[in-house]
Amino acid sequence: MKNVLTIAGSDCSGGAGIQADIKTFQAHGAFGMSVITAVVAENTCDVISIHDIPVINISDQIDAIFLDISVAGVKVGMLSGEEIMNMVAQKLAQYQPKNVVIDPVMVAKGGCSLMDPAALNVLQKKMIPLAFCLTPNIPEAEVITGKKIRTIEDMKMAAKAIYQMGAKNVLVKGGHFLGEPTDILYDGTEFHSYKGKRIHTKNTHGTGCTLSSAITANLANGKTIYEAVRSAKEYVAGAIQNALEIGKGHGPTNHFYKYYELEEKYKNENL
Ligand SMILES: Nc1ncnc2c1ncn2[C@@H]1O[C@H](COP(=O)(O)OP(=O)(O)O)[C@@H](O)[C@H]1O
Ligand SMILES: Cc1ncc(COP(=O)(O)OP(=O)(O)O)c(N)n1
Repeated sequence: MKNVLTIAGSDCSGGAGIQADIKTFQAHGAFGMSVITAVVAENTCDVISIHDIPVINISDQIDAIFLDISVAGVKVGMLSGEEIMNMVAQKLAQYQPKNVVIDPVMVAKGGCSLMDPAALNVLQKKMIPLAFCLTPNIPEAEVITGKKIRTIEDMKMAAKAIYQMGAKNVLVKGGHFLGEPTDILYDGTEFHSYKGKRIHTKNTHGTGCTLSSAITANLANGKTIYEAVRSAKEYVAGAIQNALEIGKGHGPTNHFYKYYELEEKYKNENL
């Protein structure tokens, strides 16, 4: 079993953030570990408040993991400001883990900002070059590139521009477009398009966190980036299809359907 780490914020309502990441790791047969960067009081409707964890403690959490345990993949989610981002970049450069997947989380579904806009420069200059895979949604790709995205061609141009900032692979997610959600991967040579069928539901809280964690676990489990993204997209579709009617707003993605499959697999393989 591979050990996989998430460095991200806590969503007390369990749909996004650390909680979605750990559920996703577990459903992929990986051992999940977490470094918590912020405690977000949020639910399916709204973000009420954000408490950043002191930088020294985040740094200690990262050391605690890397000084003791081998790490096969790291997913990075919410980093709310410059100081935290600088320190996380410095620690990743120090420990050089493989399979770093960065979800440049900026805004929660209800519209609340989860990243200080002043941190954009650090994201572009220090975090993006550390990413084996960067997974912006369309609004995030627009902020990073400073260009509007209206078409698949625009998504490709954005992926290429972000690749040039230093990420090894860039996946621009198409969930925010109307119509079928197509995600575009650029690997520095070719574009790969991942088409999906739109599932008509309001219960999509945590889709981005789930996708980036599934890609991380898949890479840690030895899949190529192309196979990791293809399988993660299928996983998210299943998690949306089985989404839970919890809360009054955007209900969370559901990971249980995969646990049952995993249980069967382990039983059949006598693990
Ligand atoms: N309604 C939907 N039906 C099927 N797939 C979706 C739907 N909404 C989003 N996705 C997929 O979920 C993943 C996350 O997408 P997106 O919503 O763009 O990111 P974020 O959650 O970061 O805003 C992508 O693979 C996207 O294609
Ligand atoms: C603590 C925390 N981290 C990230 C997010 C955003 O997650 P995402 O998967 O993009 O889901 P939505 O918020 O868009 O539903 C979050 N809300 N909280």
